[in-house]
Amino acid sequence: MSLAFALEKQVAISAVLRACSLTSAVFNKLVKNETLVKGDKSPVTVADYSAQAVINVILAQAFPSDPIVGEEDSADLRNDSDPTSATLRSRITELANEALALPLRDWEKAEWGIGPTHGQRTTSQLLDAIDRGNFSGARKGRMWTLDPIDGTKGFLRGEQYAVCLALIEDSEVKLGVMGCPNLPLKAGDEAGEKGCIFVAVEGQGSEQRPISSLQDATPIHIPTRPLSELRTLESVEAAHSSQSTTGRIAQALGITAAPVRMDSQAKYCSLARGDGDIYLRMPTGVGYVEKIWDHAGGSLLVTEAGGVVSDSRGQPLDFGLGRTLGENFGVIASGKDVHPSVLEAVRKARAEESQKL
Ligand SMILES: Nc1ncnc2c1ncn2[C@@H]1O[C@H](COP(=O)(O)O)[C@@H](OP(=O)(O)O)[C@H]1O
Ligand SMILES: [Mg+2]
Ligand SMILES: [Mg+2]
Ligand SMILES: [Mg+2]
Repeated sequence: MSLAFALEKQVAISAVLRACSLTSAVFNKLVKNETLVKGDKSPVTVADYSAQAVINVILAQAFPSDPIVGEEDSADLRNDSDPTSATLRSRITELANEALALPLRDWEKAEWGIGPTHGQRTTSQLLDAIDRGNFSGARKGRMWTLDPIDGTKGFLRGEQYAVCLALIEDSEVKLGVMGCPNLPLKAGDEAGEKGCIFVAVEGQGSEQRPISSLQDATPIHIPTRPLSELRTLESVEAAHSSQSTTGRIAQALGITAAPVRMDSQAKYCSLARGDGDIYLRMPTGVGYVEKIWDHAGGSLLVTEAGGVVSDSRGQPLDFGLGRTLGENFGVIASGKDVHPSVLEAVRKARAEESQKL
């Protein structure tokens, strides 16, 4: 008898790996006019669009009736009067076709829409594939959520980013696959091999595999450490999480080590394998709402590695509200044993901040 979600896991790993080979290749060749600024002022590159196209083509072929909540859409690419838009479209077509046509690994199946035997997809088919990600989310039923490049700012700096795909059923995350092409296999080993993929299935645990050697799956667990040795993990971008609040929380916990700053869900991956202990993401107070694709896979990876993920009030993240997590109360993730102390430190930090107002 095969384990639950065995096929979904294989397809998701294939899709994420193909997207990772695309994003790694693009980074070195990215030229200035290949980045757009979205309506919310955040950047998006040809790599984000083509990675979403590749993953959605594969999901549509393997699971044709599954809806997808994806970060990107093709609206900005369909402007026929804008020459930049035409350049981006042809680059995306080229990149996505290249990644889809890569040779099949021994466990991959041509019926997932991949491998050299499939014809080239047209620009129109690929833009439509990007827009398969337009599902609005739902409390009931099965859906995928995709962040083709989480941490686009990290990607542009040549630092951390993650290709993140998760399967949700009835608001619960069942499977998470995250590809981190720039993450060292061993924490801090900048000179050593980089490129990891992290996989979690509900009830089956979390694992890390080198992108270069996929058969070598290592189960990962959050270690238990004394409070005095804990390190916090947070965003590089101060606009994404209040560094003054996270500083107060760390202080209330008695943590003296500087925070480990890293872009993307690589923070959840680092926490799950013990390279950092407490992921703090505190609202900056500008009315931003968190998106489900920024947390679905990472949160399952942490819980399956023995941790707890909640908002800053201790409430579980709700993946059934639609494309967002609703009103933003931040995210707190850590090992089970320290989580109550972290919530207490959050209350203390908040009380101090309200006194200061
Ligand atoms: N004001 C804000 N507060 C919190 N998160 C924000 C934000 N503006 C953008 N983000 C999200 O932060 C993500 C990156 O997270 P991190 O800071 O942990 O690297 C972005 O993902 P993308 O890079 O996929 O757009 C984006 O969705
Ligand atoms: Mg983005
Ligand atoms: Mg993101
Ligand atoms: Mg993104």
